[in-house]
Amino acid sequence: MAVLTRVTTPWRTFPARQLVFIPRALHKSAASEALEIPAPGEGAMPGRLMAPAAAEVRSLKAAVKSLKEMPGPGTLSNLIEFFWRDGFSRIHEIQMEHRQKYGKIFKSHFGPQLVVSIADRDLVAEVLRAEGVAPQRANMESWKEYRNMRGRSTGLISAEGEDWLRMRSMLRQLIMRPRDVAVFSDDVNQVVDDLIRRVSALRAQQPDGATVTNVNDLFFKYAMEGVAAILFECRLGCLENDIPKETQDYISALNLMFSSFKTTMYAGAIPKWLRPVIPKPWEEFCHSWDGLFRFSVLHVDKRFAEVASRLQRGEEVRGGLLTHMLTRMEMSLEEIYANVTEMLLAGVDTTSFTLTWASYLLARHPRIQQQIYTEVTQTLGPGAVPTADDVPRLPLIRGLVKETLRLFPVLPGNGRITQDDLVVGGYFIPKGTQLALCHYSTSMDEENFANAVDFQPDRWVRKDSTDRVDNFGSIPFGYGIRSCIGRRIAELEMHLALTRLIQRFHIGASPLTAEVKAKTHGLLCPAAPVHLQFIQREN
Ligand code: HEM
Repeated sequence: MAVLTRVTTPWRTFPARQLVFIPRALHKSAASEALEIPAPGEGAMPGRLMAPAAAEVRSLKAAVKSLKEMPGPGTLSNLIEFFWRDGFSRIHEIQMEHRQKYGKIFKSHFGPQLVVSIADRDLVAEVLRAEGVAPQRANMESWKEYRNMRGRSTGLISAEGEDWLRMRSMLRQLIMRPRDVAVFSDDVNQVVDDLIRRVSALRAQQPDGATVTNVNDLFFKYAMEGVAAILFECRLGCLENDIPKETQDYISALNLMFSSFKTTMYAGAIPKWLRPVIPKPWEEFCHSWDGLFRFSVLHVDKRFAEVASRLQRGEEVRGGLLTHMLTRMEMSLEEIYANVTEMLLAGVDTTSFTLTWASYLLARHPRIQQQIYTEVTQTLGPGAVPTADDVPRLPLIRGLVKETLRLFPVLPGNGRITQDDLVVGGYFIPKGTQLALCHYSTSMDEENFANAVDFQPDRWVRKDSTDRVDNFGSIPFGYGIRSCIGRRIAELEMHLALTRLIQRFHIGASPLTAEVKAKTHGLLCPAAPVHLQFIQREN
């Protein structure tokens, strides 16, 4: 098990629910310490653009155009596009169409909600670099309402303001840099061992002895096992033949959240007074959250009891992320429940879809797969098990993940609610406006990526130390202080799994799978199951 923390001090025995957060004064300096400004790729960032001062904004107002003048689809055509023509499953394509039709900045109305979409790399960069200390992504009222109703706390995804900043500054110290998560290498590698065993077992069940059907199911289980090994410091058995009941219940809750994505999205949109008439969306929303929280509480409490009993016996406690959170007591127990629940929710489908797309792309591009295989074998030597320390020496494996996320960014768009008046692209955008950052369209823009539709992992490989491959056109993990906190965990899981799969198997296209298109279902996912062949290599 990875050791992030060691505690020997006798510990007060708190009944699980009485562990309390001891608040620290949140000074401005603490807030600025909490800022982390990673580059979109990995290099350093050029200077940060500041939002114009209020007086400046007022004088600019006269010169700049107003929102009224901004182009965009009419309310009716937008409603038809989304509700009649199922636009929710084509959000990525609609981004491209609207970019073509209305330009790099345009507005849309979803009922009373105005959304300003930004589909240009430089404007996206401008907005994100101008962010304050606690950016807001979207209206999280329905998430907060559920939490209030059940007496639960918010976690990183749903929290705002000082609560968010405090939890973020604590968690970022633990998992934001590649070297922070390198300690989890062995834990993740044990999960990769199980993944390889599972692939071997599944292919053996098929008549051709090579095909694995619906690889996303396999990668879903791998991603869940991997992220839980890090978050809960225990194994769940997702990759076993018989999945334990509590894990199966959790998967059902997650599936409900995912399969009823549209209904749960309406849960937030439907006014409360309409709930007695249309109860299903809100009921399903609460039901899936109940399942997700139940699972986290079970695992957190289990670890809590283990830690408490060791400390009572005067024994040293060593542990990873959860032990660290439990023993440092910088968060209340409810905040720990909420954070692991939200991290688990954010960390499974995202990683599994990316692994599915990466394998699919490798199968469709055997020449590129061969280049990557050559890099892996020449760098590591035959049969060596890679660790986090090897990853910097495998630029094509890193390029594979970046290129997969450019072509299939799991979050095709992201959001921000402006916290100041801004001028973007010549338009005045008042504070409180919902922005949609169109990452899919910027990553498919020829100006940002030559031959944008082509799969070229080597476009991310630095030719020499002065070469920069950072590009705001593709920021699949977001950018800045509210970017993905799990990025390094996800990368570790994906780099280690892909390297080992490529070492062991040639991934081939299956006659069962033709071209698979993407659809948006909250996340950008395959529109049909992906079946692939895993042909054993002769090492
Ligand atoms: C391929 C894998 C993943 C992708 C592409 C991805 C992408 C993203 C993106 C785009 C955001 C929003 C960032 C922003 O608003 O600027 C985000 C937020 C977040 N992600 Fe990930 N993610 C991935 C995996 C993970 C994993 C493995 C975890 C947890 C272990 C995780 C936890 C979170 C959390 C908690 C947030 C909210 C952060 C905050 O608001 O402070 N993600 N992710």
